[in-house]
Amino acid sequence: MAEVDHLAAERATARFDVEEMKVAWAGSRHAVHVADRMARLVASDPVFRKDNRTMLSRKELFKDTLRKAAHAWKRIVELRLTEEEADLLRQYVDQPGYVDLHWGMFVPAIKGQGTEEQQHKWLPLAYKFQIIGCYAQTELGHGSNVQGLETTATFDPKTDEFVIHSPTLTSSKWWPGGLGKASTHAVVYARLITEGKDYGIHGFIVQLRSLEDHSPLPGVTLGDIGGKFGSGAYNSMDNGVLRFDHVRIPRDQMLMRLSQVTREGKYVHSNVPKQLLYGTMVYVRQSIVADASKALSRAVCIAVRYSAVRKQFGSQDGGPETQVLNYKTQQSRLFPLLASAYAFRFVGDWLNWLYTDVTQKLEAKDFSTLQEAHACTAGLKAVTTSVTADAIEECRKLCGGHGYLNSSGLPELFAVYVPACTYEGDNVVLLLQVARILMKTVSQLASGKQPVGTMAYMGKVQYLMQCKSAVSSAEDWLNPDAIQEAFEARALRMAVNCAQNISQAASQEEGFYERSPDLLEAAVAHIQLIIVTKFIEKVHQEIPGHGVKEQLQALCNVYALYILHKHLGDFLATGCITPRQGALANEQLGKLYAQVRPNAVALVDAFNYTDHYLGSVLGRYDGDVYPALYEEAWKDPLNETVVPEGYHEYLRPLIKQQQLKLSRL
Ligand SMILES: CCCCC/C=C\C/C=C\C/C=C\C=C\C(=O)SCCNC(=O)CCNC(=O)[C@H](O)C(C)(C)COP(=O)(O)OP(=O)(O)OC[C@H]1O[C@@H](n2cnc3c(N)ncnc32)[C@H](O)[C@@H]1OP(=O)(O)O
Ligand SMILES: Cc1cc2nc3c(=O)[nH]c(=O)nc-3n(C[C@H](O)[C@H](O)[C@H](O)COP(=O)(O)OP(=O)(O)OC[C@H]3O[C@@H](n4cnc5c(N)ncnc54)[C@H](O)[C@@H]3O)c2cc1C
Repeated sequence: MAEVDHLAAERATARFDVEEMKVAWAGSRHAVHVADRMARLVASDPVFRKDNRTMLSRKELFKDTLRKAAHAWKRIVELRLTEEEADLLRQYVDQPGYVDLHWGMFVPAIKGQGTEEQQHKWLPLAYKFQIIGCYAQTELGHGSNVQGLETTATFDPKTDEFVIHSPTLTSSKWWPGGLGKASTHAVVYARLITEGKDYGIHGFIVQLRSLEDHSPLPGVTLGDIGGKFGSGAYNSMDNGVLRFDHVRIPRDQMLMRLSQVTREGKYVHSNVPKQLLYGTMVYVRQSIVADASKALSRAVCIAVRYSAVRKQFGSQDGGPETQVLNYKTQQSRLFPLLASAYAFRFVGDWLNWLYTDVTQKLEAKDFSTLQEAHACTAGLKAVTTSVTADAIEECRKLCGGHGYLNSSGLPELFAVYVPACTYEGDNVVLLLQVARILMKTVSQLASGKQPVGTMAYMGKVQYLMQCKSAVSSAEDWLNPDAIQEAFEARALRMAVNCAQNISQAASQEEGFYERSPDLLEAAVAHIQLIIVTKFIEKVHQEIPGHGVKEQLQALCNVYALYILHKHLGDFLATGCITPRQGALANEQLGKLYAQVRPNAVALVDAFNYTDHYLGSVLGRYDGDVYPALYEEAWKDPLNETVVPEGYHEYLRPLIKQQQLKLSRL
């Protein structure tokens, strides 16, 4: 802990028990304890140093990533860490690398789509890192449209093999993380062709590199796709390109849990929905929602602490300068992001529960909740990542000029985070999936079919289409029922409006196409309703600790009323509230910000991040920002020499030339 605590006065104003809030954030006392231990383990190990990362060349950065991954694995084995501990250790190492894809997609793809026999064969190899795997789905020509992939896997009954081939340039696999330089194997998605018929996309385990010397196997061409956005950042990852020239694999390397090809070449599809092929994406999407709250809370922690330290402008009577956190504008930009971090954390926990529940039902051959899982993972992934990416950039601005320095940690956080809006499904494409399901649900209302799960509110269509908000004072907006009803009515009315407009088009498909911008907004409204609902449900639970429940209640209200204020046009246009009620919501929001203000620093302390993990001189726990900023500047390679390289070549001749010209005058 720091010797001088420049934020001590801030911490003293907190009206709740921070240690108990840590438990509410982490989910349990055990979770706080394990996370704390793993974070400190990483922070105290010099191999995991990351403050010089943005100054490394791509090659150095990649080697550093390999070194950290190998060291992390060594520590995991030496200390006999559990799966939970190992996952946390990797999180705190905080450097994207092939390991993320190995554990995050390759292993889950085999678990989800491999038969028991296949799992028995491949998983032990992957668990011990005897093979390294990646997830090779996206191609140069197609990413969003999975059914449009071109790579082929043609069964050859003569040899009992599949022939994996890239028929065109655009069929080159393009983007898979870990593919470029590290992976020895991949789960490759390709069109299955047998007996002359194309059966669409299926997964295959393909070895890419020799296990002896790492050279590509015959017929395999592969490499890295090149530098990416931002210094350091996601450039630690070897996103790759891969082409196959008639590469042969044994038939039993087709992932055969969902469908099989027999020795004779007969295609057999098990009696399960085809969409289970997308199961790995659903799994990763739910984990991305949990990650959104981590990235957002890091940015918010930096911005809140720095805003409490930073002072600008004096009081009227020449007194001390004002902490920028005291400006109402700073609060109205920052506190909704703080509330969003908590909101995403709780909806992430709920989504994880939903995913586990759906997985158990699938095991029992109950597929009834598959659509719900798809809609929630796709929609929440889209909304939470878009908000988080924008919020990190907003936090940079909230930190003024210093936020633009690499040492603030924010540029790198943004550069690493922003592709989350694209990978695992472009956010627009995913929201349109949600919109399709909304339209389907609206169309079924007339037949009396009762919607279930997160769509259940649509069953109250008669009431929600005509209800009027009863809010008549700012305080009325603190009533969760008032918030819930307004959000339900807005989401339903937007969906019904879309459905009505689509029904006037020549065809459903054309109407959907024409109305897709409105459909996106309807999907966002539905997802925001889910986030608000899950936050309200969380606050209704028993939450121990002095003042913890009250703080969460305030943050829940901030989140909901901020969304209402930001999307006021939706609420007014659908007639869910009046302009006066909108103004009252904004009035209440201002009061809530004042309530959050004395607790702000303690609310970010509850995230329990080490200075190492935050990686920000502005977000330091002790708030001793200025000496750290000053010191950090001198570490830049440009400051290794007082006179810069290039002075004699370019600066001196220029200056001398000008001096000569002047002396001639
Ligand atoms: C803890 C581990 C973490 C590890 C990683 C952590 C963080 C991430 C870090 C770094 C990133 C690393 C990796 C990134 C990897 C990738 O990006 S992998 C590639 C991801 N690619 C995509 O996401 C592609 C997006 N496209 C699609 O998913 C589909 O093409 C799309 C859904 C858009 C369209 O599907 P399609 O089959 O063509 O047609 P329809 O739209 O007509 O749908 C048909 C029906 O299927 C239903 N459905 C669609 N998807 C799903 C699904 N996933 N689950 C269940 N059901 C689905 C759809 O609703 C339709 O249903 P109906 O017929 O209407 O009933
Ligand atoms: C950092 C990173 C890591 C990745 N890792 C992997 C990996 O490990 N494995 C892997 O297989 N892939 C990976 N990908 C690929 C990623 O999954 C795809 O880039 C993603 O699915 C988006 O597909 P796309 O690139 O084809 O975008 P496109 O679909 O070409 O999108 C371009 C634009 O078109 C719009 N658009 C597309 N379709 C529609 C539509 N139907 N309606 C309206 N608008 C539309 C999009 O909104 C977007 O604005 C990674 C990508 C990145 C950036």
